[in-house]
Amino acid sequence: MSLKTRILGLAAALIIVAASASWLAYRELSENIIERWGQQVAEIQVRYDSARLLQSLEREIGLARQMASSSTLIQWAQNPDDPALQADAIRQMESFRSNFRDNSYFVALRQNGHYYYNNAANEYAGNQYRYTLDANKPEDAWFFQLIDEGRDFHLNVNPDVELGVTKVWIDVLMRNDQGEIVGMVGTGLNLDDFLQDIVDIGQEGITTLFVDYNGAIQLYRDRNYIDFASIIKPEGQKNTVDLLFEDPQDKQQILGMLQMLKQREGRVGAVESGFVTVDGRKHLAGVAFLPNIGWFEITLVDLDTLVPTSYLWPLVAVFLVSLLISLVLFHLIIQSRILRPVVALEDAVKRLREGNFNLPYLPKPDNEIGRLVDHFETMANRVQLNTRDLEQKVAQRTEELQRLARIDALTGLKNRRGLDELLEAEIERSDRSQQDFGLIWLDIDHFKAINDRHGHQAGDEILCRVALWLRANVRPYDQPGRWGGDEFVVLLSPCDAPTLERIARRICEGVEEESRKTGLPVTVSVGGYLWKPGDSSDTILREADRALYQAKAGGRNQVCIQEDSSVLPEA
Ligand SMILES: Nc1nc2c(ncn2[C@@H]2O[C@H](COP(=O)(O)OP(=O)(O)OP(=O)(O)O)[C@@H](O)[C@H]2O)c(=O)[nH]1
Repeated sequence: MSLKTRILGLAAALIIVAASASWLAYRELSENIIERWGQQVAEIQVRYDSARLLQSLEREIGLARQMASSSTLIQWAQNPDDPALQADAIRQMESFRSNFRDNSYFVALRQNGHYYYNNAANEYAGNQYRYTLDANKPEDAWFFQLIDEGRDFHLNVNPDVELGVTKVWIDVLMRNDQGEIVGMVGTGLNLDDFLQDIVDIGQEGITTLFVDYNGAIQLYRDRNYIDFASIIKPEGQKNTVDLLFEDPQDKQQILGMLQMLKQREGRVGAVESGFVTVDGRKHLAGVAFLPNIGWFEITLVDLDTLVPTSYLWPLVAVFLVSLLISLVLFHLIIQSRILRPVVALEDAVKRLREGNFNLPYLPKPDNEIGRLVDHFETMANRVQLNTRDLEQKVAQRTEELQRLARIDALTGLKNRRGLDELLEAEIERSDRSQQDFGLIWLDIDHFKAINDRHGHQAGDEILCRVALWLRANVRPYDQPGRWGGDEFVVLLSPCDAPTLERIARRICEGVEEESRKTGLPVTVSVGGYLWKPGDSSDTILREADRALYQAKAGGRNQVCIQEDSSVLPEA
């Protein structure tokens, strides 16, 4: 896997890990904030809803209490058959009717069970007595139940079958001076209006409901859940608030909150809150106890409606776009600051390793890699210079060695190898130009005897002198060389037969003449041959050697020119 893939993979993995951690932290934080905020909202909402309910009820309750404490009514309740008292009482009741918001009232007398009622339309004027309550009738049980319980005040949501109305009834016990219950008075508020004003107020995401002291639902937007006339229902048959929740834990929690608030009944404004699930959606439930009416107010706040998760989408989008931009930027920075220079450097190192000093352009970022590239270029230049220097020296040495390999160390003339190469080149050139050349082969006479007599050193000196004389007696462009031992060869180019003979003789005579001056006279025998088209180097050398043999055989110190290769017999 390439470095680029690894770095990008690692970066992506790190960014994803960091992003996931941030996302989780963000979610945790935002959920905490929303929960805390929701809790506050729920508590404020509970107080607000409670205040609204109490505001609309308190006046009615006050009036009902006032009515219950009316001495006229109490007196009449104790003497229900007294027509004068009844007339006063009816007048009194009617005056209260005009004050109640619903413009209705009821009065029920304990002694005879008579139930009096009149409504806003004054429908029962002069006929306020409606019916007699019967302890055996289930629909009248509320009255007897309340008297049995002896609670001075009670709110009751109940359909009155006889009157054909469903109301939120405010029931207040009437007591005489001895504290005995003599009857019950109150008024009713139209349930539909009440629900519309107090419960179903159209606040999106907020559900308000009221439950009684036992948790039975009293006011709720869905009438099917309302526990009508719950006072007369035995425990277990009531529509209690836990019906709204599916999760047993939620049921427990709500009932627990009611219990908690009951225990803290004295504390005004106490609110309990917690999370519950309603219709599959998470809600925050706020619960408050309303001591004035003995009910609980429950507010359910749907957090998803108040703070929809769609609010978070722009944030998620920003987050994802930032993530993408970060990755692209990271990639570009790593690419330009590290990867591209490293890849170029690797390519340059490869070229250098292969001996190619033609380096590509190397980007140099302003960092460690840039400095590394700089050092590399300096090193590459140095290596290039050193290599060139070395190559130059090697070339020079090689040339020198090649030259030396073709030079005879003793005489400084071309050696046999040099002569061979010259001869081959000359044959080629002559073949092209058809210009003749000649070859002279000479050998010092009785050289062995000289060596033997004067020593090898003296022999060497003679060899050197012969070489000098040879050089002196040929033309500047002729090529003399030492074939080996005491034998020398001279290549004469261009040449013709007379020139060949003339120079051969000049050499022969020159050596004799010059050597005589040294006090150690030597002579040479000389053979010559003029090249003819088609002759190979072997032919030329053989013919010249034959001529030399002839010269030796002829008595030495003489010149013999081989005219025709085919004429002379083999030596
Ligand atoms: N001093 C010296 N002697 C050499 C060198 N190379 C060969 N010789 C000697 O040269 C002699 C050559 O002898 P030959 O050419 O065989 O015979 P020669 O005595 O010259 O007699 P001819 O050629 O028949 O006249 C030998 O004794 C070699 O040892 C050298 O480099 N230095």
